[in-house]
Amino acid sequence: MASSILRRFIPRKTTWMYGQRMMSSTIDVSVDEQTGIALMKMKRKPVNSLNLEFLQDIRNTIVTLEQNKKCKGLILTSDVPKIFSAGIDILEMYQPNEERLHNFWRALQDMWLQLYMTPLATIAAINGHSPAGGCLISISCDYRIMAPNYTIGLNETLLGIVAPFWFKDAMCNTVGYRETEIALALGKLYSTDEALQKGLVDEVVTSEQIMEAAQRKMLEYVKIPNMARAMSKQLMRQETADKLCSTQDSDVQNFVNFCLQDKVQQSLGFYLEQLKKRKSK
Ligand SMILES: CCCCCCCC/C=C\C/C=C/C(=O)SCCNC(=O)CCNC(=O)[C@H](O)C(C)(C)COP(=O)(O)OP(=O)(O)OC[C@H]1O[C@@H](n2cnc3c(N)ncnc32)[C@H](O)[C@@H]1OP(=O)(O)O
Repeated sequence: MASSILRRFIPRKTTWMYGQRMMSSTIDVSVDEQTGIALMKMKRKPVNSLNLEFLQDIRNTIVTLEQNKKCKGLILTSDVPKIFSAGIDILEMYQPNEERLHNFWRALQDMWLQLYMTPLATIAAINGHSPAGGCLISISCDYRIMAPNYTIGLNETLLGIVAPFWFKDAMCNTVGYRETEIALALGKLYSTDEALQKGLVDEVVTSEQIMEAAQRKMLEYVKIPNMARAMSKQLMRQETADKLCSTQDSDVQNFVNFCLQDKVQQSLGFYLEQLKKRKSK
């Protein structure tokens, strides 16, 4: 189902499969072949920030699961306490090597296209904070369940950067134009309750109940005839994905040019300093 464009790049082979278990240093995956449900736990300590290799691992895992005829649904969650994903690894953008910066952005695009358009049913079990790139992963799933007392949102402007158009499109498709406009301008991080109220997440349950709730909802999804469910997702999402597919190269170049600006580097350096200071308080 994912268009051939999405399969142009062969992902790195860093995920190992042992029967129904797949492992890499940053991801733990198990597949229940009875139910057809896979569980992917992100475990890149300390905060599941998305660097080049982690992005390739996530995409690689989705591709492998898509090829498993018994797998119909994927639950994404975190193995790191209190953090779903801290978003992009800021160190990929700060004082970067230019070639790696290109590859990094391409890997982010490819991971997103794979996740957003996968024919697998996807549920994000958001068991921790989920800013920026973490929010992107969440809103790219078909359904979101979040635990209380965490935050989620596209907070890029707080870092002195701007959410790419495809982050914006995915957000607009979830909460609507006006809410996205406000959220992006203010770099808004929603509390779990606000996120539920705005439709950024679909359900709130306690951390203890989140996996059970995700399994329950996933059983609803995988009961639907597979092709019909996957095609209805494609119907809703293809236009948004095509917008990036047709401009991937220029999007990489725009990102690299943007990142290399002195002003952007200063903002990122300042933000990293604040993160460290906050920790020492
Ligand atoms: C013409 C137009 C062109 C378009 C150009 C588009 C450009 C757009 C580019 C990019 C889009 C960006 C997307 C992103 O995802 S940016 C990342 C946003 N993420 C954040 O702001 C989160 C920051 N982190 C936090 O708020 C917190 O760390 C936390 C709430 C996630 C967890 O808090 P806590 O448990 O208290 O942990 P610490 O803060 O102590 O963190 C531990 C450790 O990890 C480091 N760290 C945290 N987040 C990141 C990160 N995203 N990247 C790298 N490192 C991170 C933190 O600094 C600590 O490090 P240590 O002191 O060395 O231990």
